[in-house]
Amino acid sequence: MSPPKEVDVIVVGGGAAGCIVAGRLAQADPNLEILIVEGGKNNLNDPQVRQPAMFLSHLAPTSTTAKFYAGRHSELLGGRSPIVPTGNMLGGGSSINFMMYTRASKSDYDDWKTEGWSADDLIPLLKKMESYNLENPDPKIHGFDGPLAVCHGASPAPNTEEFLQAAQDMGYKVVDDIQDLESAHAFERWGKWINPKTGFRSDTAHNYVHPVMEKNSNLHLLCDSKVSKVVIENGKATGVEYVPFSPPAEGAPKPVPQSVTARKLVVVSAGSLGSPTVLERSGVGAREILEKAGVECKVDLPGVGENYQDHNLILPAYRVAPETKTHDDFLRGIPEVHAQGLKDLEEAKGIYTTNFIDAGGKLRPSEEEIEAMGPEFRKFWNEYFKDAPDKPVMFAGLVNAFLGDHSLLPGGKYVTIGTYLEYPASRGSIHITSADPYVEADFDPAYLSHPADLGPNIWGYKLGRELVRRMPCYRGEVVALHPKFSATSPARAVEIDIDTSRELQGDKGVTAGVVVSGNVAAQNEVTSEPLDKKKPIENLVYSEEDDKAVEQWMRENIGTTWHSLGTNAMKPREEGGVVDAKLNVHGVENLKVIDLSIAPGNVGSNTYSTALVIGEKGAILAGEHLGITIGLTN
Ligand SMILES: Cc1cc2nc3c(=O)[nH]c(=O)nc-3n(C[C@H](O)[C@H](O)[C@H](O)COP(=O)(O)OP(=O)(O)OC[C@H]3O[C@@H](n4cnc5c(N)ncnc54)[C@H](O)[C@@H]3O)c2cc1C
Repeated sequence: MSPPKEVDVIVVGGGAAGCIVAGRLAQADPNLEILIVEGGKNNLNDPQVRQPAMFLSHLAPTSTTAKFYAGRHSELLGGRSPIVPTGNMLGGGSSINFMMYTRASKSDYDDWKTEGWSADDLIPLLKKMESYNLENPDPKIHGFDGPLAVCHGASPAPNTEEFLQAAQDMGYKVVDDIQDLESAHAFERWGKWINPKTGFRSDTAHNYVHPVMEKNSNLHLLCDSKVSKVVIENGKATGVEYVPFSPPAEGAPKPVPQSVTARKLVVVSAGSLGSPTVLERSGVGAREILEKAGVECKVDLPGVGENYQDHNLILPAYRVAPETKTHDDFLRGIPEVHAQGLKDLEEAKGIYTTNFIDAGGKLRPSEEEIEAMGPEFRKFWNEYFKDAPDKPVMFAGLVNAFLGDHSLLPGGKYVTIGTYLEYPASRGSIHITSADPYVEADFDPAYLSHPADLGPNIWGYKLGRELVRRMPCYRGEVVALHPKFSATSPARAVEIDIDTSRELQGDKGVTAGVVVSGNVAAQNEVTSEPLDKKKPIENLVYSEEDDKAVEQWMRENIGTTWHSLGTNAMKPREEGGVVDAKLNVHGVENLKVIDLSIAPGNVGSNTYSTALVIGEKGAILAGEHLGITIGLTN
């Protein structure tokens, strides 16, 4: 069915936040005609979306459900151009994310210093959106009747307890809930945005849009369509223009943009990398950038596309004992594992119903650790963290598999310890270079561009190693995926021990322990000693040379946590802001931005819950604009 040519509200981008806004408005007033224009395809009943364990498939290089934004080449990153994937289908990031249930710290929202957006203002909405199914919930901060269910998924893998014990052995606490908006220094059994009744992912399209579309006829959906611009006439948004998502074949004529009129409101929800480029192509942004791109400047708003923030992630891999229950065989595509998993899924259990990230922590460094991070971080610590005890510096979590291409590694079992920096000091940007919606933007993620960010990332790597070395299932590092330490360094990465190698070889005679590194001969020589599992574990001691090796590796490997935010900051116009407290774009009527791009500052957590709370708050604000009341409860 072709989309209507005129509606009351157009939502540009049906992502995590956009689906909430459209769904809540359509439900609140069945007479309101709403159209979602989404760049990617529909996600309705798509098994790749519904089945949690399929989450990695979205990041395969051939995936069309993610859009891969290429960042600028950077010498600070070992001459790499970092790639930042975002959701590119209905549901946006909520259809493809890792489903880790994580919440910001209270002070994160309070730091936004915007009326109506303090933590106390937002807690009712954090409750409204969720149906919490974890242990010992505190009803003051958790909700039980929201559209998005939270649970542990398939019961946590046994080595989760080994990981948590290792954390305790290192002096950290393990508690029931570090998503209480206050905890910043403890580990927990991680929750997931997964529905325990169905075993399915809690994405926003299946929980806010599809059920409303089934009942109401006022919510319309146009997929595979890229909004080229918002039409702005006499200072008012009056509609949008869009083109097919995929560019025309080489030599084929450019498509003629189609238009739809919005009688009352245009909401831009195209995400932190999409929304600023939509605004700039519409003539809203820094005059100089727009003129250079050949776009008439309608509102000179230099904050658009600035203030880009992410978290910095590393994912080093470790070997574990062959009998350890990991998801490696699932990721290798072993048919029996999948057949059993699909059978179990019918009863909402089993390997398909988890993201195999079962435990993790939010952590603050000790005095000694801060000292080791260098003077730049010390300064940042004093200014930003010292008086904010609810702000963690680092996330550290256990992923129960190798998170890469298994065909590149020998058989066996692996775990990955992910660590990410919660509040990098670096700031990047994204801007258009052309009015043509098919021309990629100039994107600078600027990772490690601030010197304060290196020290804590190195701390994170070392911390991850200490945790995993204390797990009884630990059997060595995948040396090729760790820093290139000197072969004689006591802190060097250690390849699989000979006993485990023999165990893995079994009767198949395959080589289980392959060393791929710059100094193969030396590595073989020093790594053939078995790991002594009875010896108490002492922390590794790193020399200056070792630290240089870690720094080099960090530069060559650090990447996105897929947590882009901040590019249309909610701040006063004179402070570089793009939207006001009601999410209205400064200088344009009937135009709001409602997605994670409005976050003026970072959050100490994975970002889905913040995108969701912005969606819930945005729905209320859009309702106010339209004269509709949307409450704080379901
Ligand atoms: C791979 C990955 C893993 C993640 N893992 C986690 C996790 O485990 N836990 C967690 O808390 N967070 C996670 N996140 C982050 C979280 O999903 C995002 O922060 C959240 O989705 C952002 O929501 P948003 O509404 O701002 O934008 P998005 O959800 O990105 O939605 C933007 C939508 O706009 C569409 N769009 C863009 N441009 C246009 C255009 N011009 N025209 C039409 N449509 C357009 C896109 O296709 C998309 O559907 C992850 C994200 C990714 C990508």
